[in-house]
Amino acid sequence: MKPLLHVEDLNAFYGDLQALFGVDFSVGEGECIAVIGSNGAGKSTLLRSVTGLHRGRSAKRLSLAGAEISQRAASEIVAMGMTLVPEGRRLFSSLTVEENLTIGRSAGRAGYWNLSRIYELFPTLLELGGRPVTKLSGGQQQMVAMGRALMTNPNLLLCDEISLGLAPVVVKGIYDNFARVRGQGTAVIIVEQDIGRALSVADRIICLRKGAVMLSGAPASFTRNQIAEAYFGVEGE
Ligand SMILES: Nc1ncnc2c1ncn2[C@@H]1O[C@H](COP(=O)(O)OP(=O)(O)OP(=O)(O)O)[C@@H](O)[C@H]1O
Repeated sequence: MKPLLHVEDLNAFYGDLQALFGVDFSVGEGECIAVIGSNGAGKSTLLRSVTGLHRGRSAKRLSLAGAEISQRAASEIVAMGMTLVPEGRRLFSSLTVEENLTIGRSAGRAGYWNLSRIYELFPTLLELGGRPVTKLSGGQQQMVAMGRALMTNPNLLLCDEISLGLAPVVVKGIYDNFARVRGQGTAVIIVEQDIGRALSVADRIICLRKGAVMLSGAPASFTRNQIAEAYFGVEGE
């Protein structure tokens, strides 16, 4: 079966600085991949590169559902079924909750997710629809960011550190919702600082260090030491 996302020999640059080195990986339909790695390892650059937001990159192959996307604009890639929930949420601060959510519709993709299903997924947002997003808590804003991405009805949803700075109970709530998102057949790539959480939700993990893939495979196929060594470059305890 063809992978949904296929990435071959991806290199990314910020001017003279190379941030990704020959990254290869693929994501199958409905799969959940966790990308782990320390600060500066290249996780955000990887997500931004495949979604067309970071243009300083080259790849031998970058394809979504069999179609080459390396020359496509970020908005076209969303319309083709791959959407990023960016680090720091990046909501439209002058707009209300509902207006932010509705923006996801502009991708023009039909599917399971619509406003009422987003409110069903995040009931807290229902009463807040008319509020400016700036008046929401961090956790509520994260729900809006996820909701906006889901409104594009992606086949592949990418989430960049969605738990950063949120209370554990809020993070748990957001992760519980992944089950329902995945239940619609959506594949997911998460970047997660909490390695334990990453290992518990992912079918496969990819560990980056200094912009290169150090380890990739099913979480159960690695020992803690192997993961620690890939992550930090030294053996764990
Ligand atoms: N806008 C930028 N300009 C120049 N260098 C950048 C820029 N963004 C990232 N970098 C560099 O690229 C490398 C990878 O950064 P990236 O943000 O992708 O890592 P990360 O694994 O997502 O880290 P974090 O966990 O801190 O978000 C780092 O060396 C970083 O300093």
